[in-house]
Amino acid sequence: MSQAVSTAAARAVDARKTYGEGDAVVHALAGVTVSFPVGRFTAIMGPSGSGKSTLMQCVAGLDRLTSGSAFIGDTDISTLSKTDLALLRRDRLGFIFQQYNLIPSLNARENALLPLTLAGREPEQAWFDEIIATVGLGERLKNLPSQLSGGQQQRVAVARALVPRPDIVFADEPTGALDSRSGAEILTFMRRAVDDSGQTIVMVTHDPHAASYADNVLFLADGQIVDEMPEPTTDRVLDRMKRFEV
Ligand SMILES: Nc1ncnc2c1ncn2[C@@H]1O[C@H](COP(=O)(O)OP(=O)(O)OP(=O)(O)O)[C@@H](O)[C@H]1O
Repeated sequence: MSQAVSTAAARAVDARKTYGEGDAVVHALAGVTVSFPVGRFTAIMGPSGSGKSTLMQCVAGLDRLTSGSAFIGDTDISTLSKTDLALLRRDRLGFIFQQYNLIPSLNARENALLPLTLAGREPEQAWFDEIIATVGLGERLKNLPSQLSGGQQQRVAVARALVPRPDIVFADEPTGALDSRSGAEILTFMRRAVDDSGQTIVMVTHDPHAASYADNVLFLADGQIVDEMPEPTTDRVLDRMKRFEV
C-alpha cells in the first residue's frame, strides 16, 4: 500500500498464518503487507476462505500470526504477552461483530458503557450523548437487549465500539444479520464516525453495498491482497467480485 507508515493506525508486514501441516496445510495468510490509514474507512473483501477474517483477527490482536508482524500504531503486537494484548484491545480498539454480543442482563446504556466500565474510565458525557443521539437510541437506553430489535441491538454495539474513542474500530460483517434498511443505518453511522470524528474503521464484508461506504476496498484471494479499489461503488465492487468466480 502507498500510505506512509506514520499515518497507519494499524498495519501488517509479511503476515503469514498457517493452519495444519503436511498435506493438510492451509495458508490462510500467505504474506500480506498492508496499512490501514488513520481516519479512513477500509473494507476487506474476497471470496469465502480467502483469509479476510484471519487478517482482521491477527491485526486486531484476537489471533496470532505464524510469522511476520502486526502493528497497532507503533506497537508491534506480535511481541506482546497475552495480558498486554488484552489490555491493548481493551484500551485502544473497538469491535463490532455480526452477532451483537451484548450482555443480556445489562440494559442498552450499560452495554454501551461496558468497555469504559471495565477499564475503570469515566464516560465523557457530551460525547456519549452525541453518539447515543446519532445512533438514535435515546428512548431505548433502559431496555435490555431482549427488548430491542436486531438493528437496535447493533446500534448499541456500534455505540459501545465508538464511545471509548478507540484508535481503530474493527467490524466483521457488521450488517450480516440485518435487513437492508437497518444495515444501511449502521453503515451510515460508521461512515459518519469517520467523516465527523476522524474514526479509523476496518470492516470485513461479503456485501458490495456495505463495501461502497468505505474509502478503499482491499481484495484478498488465497491469503494475499490482489487488488484495491479507492472510492468504491456497489456496481464496481460487484463487478470486481464477479471476476473471482470465473
Ligand atoms: N481454526 C482454523 N483451523 C483450520 N483452518 C482454518 C481455521 N480458521 C480458518 N481456517 C482456514 O483458513 C482459510 C481462511 O479463513 P478465513 O475465515 O480467514 O476466510 P474468510 O475470507 O474470512 O472466509 P469467509 O468469507 O467464508 O468468512 C480458510 O481456508 C479456512 O478454512
